[in-house]
Amino acid sequence: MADTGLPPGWEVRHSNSKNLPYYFNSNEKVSRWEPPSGTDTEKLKHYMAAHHSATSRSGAVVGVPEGKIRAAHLLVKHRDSRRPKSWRENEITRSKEEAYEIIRGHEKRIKSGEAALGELALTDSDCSSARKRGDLGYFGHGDMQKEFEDAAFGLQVGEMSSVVETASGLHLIERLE
Ligand SMILES: O=C(O)CN(Cc1ccccc1)C(=O)c1nc(-c2ccccc2)[nH]c1C(=O)O
Repeated sequence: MADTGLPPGWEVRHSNSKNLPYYFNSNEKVSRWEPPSGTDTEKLKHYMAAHHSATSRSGAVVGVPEGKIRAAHLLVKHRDSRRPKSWRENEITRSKEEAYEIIRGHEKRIKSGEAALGELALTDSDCSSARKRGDLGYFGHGDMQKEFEDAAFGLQVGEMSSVVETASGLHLIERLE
């Protein structure tokens, strides 16, 4: 791990919910927003500049964590989904074929410019991320189901996938960062 300038046992992590870096000590299992005492702040600043982009108003270094992307998705589940229920329906009974019809309809509306993926996700996604317009925050390799990861990392920023199948159901994925 590049030299962060932090005392032994401390590492830099990224909070998706606040889009800010935080400092975590894996031995003591403590985390904090500010670097711990004993940090070489010059080294930390260089590390953060090399591994993150942009800085916020407060001077906190924020941006896309190294090796990660940010994406939103719209999930349409079906009766063979691993967990055939969602905030929208307590028991999802549609067939996979019916789910395909639905998600292809969403794909057409998005491609025609009639609707944005995030707008449709708000009302129609079977994922708990619906309330965040499908935004999943930053994730890296190994965080998501393989088919989902492969599709998402294969996208350019702003691009949308075709229909992707995972054990959770059928997805449309849009890469945001
Ligand atoms: O697959 C399962 O056994 C159950 N899951 C996994 C899950 C359940 C709750 C919260 C997040 C993930 C889902 O079905 C699921 N997968 C997702 C998912 C899949 C790929 C990328 C992002 C989210 N969302 C959900 C959801 O209910 O909200």
